[in-house]
Amino acid sequence: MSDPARDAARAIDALRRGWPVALAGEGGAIEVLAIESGDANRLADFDAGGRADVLLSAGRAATLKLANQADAAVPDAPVRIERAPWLDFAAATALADPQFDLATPFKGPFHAAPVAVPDAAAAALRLARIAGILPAFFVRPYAGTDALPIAAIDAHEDAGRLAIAARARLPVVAAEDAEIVAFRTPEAAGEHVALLIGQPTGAPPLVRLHSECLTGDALGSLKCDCGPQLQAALAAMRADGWGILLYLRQEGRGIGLVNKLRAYALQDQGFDTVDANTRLGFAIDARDFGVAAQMLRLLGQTRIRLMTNNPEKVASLEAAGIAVAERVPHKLPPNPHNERYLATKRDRTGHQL
Ligand SMILES: Nc1nc2c(ncn2[C@@H]2O[C@H](COP(=O)(O)OP(=O)(O)OP(=O)(O)O)[C@@H](O)[C@H]2O)c(=O)[nH]1
Ligand SMILES: [Zn+2]
Repeated sequence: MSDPARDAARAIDALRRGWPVALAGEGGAIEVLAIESGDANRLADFDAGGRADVLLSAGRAATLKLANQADAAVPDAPVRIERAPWLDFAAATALADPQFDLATPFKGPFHAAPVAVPDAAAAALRLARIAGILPAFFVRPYAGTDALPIAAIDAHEDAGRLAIAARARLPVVAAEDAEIVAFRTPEAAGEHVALLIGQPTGAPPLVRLHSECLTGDALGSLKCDCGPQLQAALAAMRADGWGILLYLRQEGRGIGLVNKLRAYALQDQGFDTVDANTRLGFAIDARDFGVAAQMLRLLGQTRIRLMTNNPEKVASLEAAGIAVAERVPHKLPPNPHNERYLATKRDRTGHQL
């Protein structure tokens, strides 16, 4: 018997390794080959006749000014770029990867068209995000009956599958009596962690949802406020006597480390954090805070005080059944490197800074 969530895990792995994946949607199926993990030989195997089209996200297509002929009725629908004889693997890579946008003159003309099975195409982009690769593919119709259903990806992402896997005492600098609790699902790669500070008092705990940021958390990056926010949250919990830090494996607001560093490269070219994500083809924020709600439930804490400046975190937790009794602002002093980033969060993503 196949298990849908594991089938999705296999598809995510396949994309990372440059193997084709078939996806079933409403009224049809498609087969995709990720451009990032492919090469000219794999493309020849996938599509000997040179007929496979290119599939891009709406944001990426709009950046390339290729969206105007696509389906305007569905603004975020993925876009299909019809294959032309000169649209070879190298040309497709230039379509997929924005780092060369300013340097490479585009070939063309390209012809954008609506995709045949939009939900399957959207699912392919979703899988790319989960796999941490660029959301751009070669695509062709698929006639087999073994294509991955979209419900399998939903099952893979279902926070309800999380369970506590291990817990132990973990003395940390901020609190010598802390306890660490690890959570995982049988198939998803990220293992989330909770750090419990102090002892339950019966009052709602002070909670911080911290999304992984390797550069800020471990390397002392000055481009964001993650490192200082993490340390200040632990100190506040200790001072308060009872708190829970949720360390969520949502690097780069859910697009993964490599894609975040691509966004940083675009920021080096002058784009802000919002436009960089869009140029890459991702949502501005791809995180699902239902994961955090499930972790809190498993810890028996459904009423909390939340340290955040992000109203979306409050709304998502409330929607997932966690009562946020209080929002506690969590603002740290800016530095010259993250001033613009913080201003963008305030002006473009609704952060209360
Ligand atoms: N894609 C992308 N992710 C970033 C960037 N800078 C920081 N991140 C990630 O953003 C996440 C931190 O979230 P923030 O948006 O800074 O803050 P927040 O968590 O939404 O809001 P607060 O609770 O108020 O701090 C971490 O996963 C970081 O890796 C960036 O420029 N691009
Ligand atoms: Zn950061």
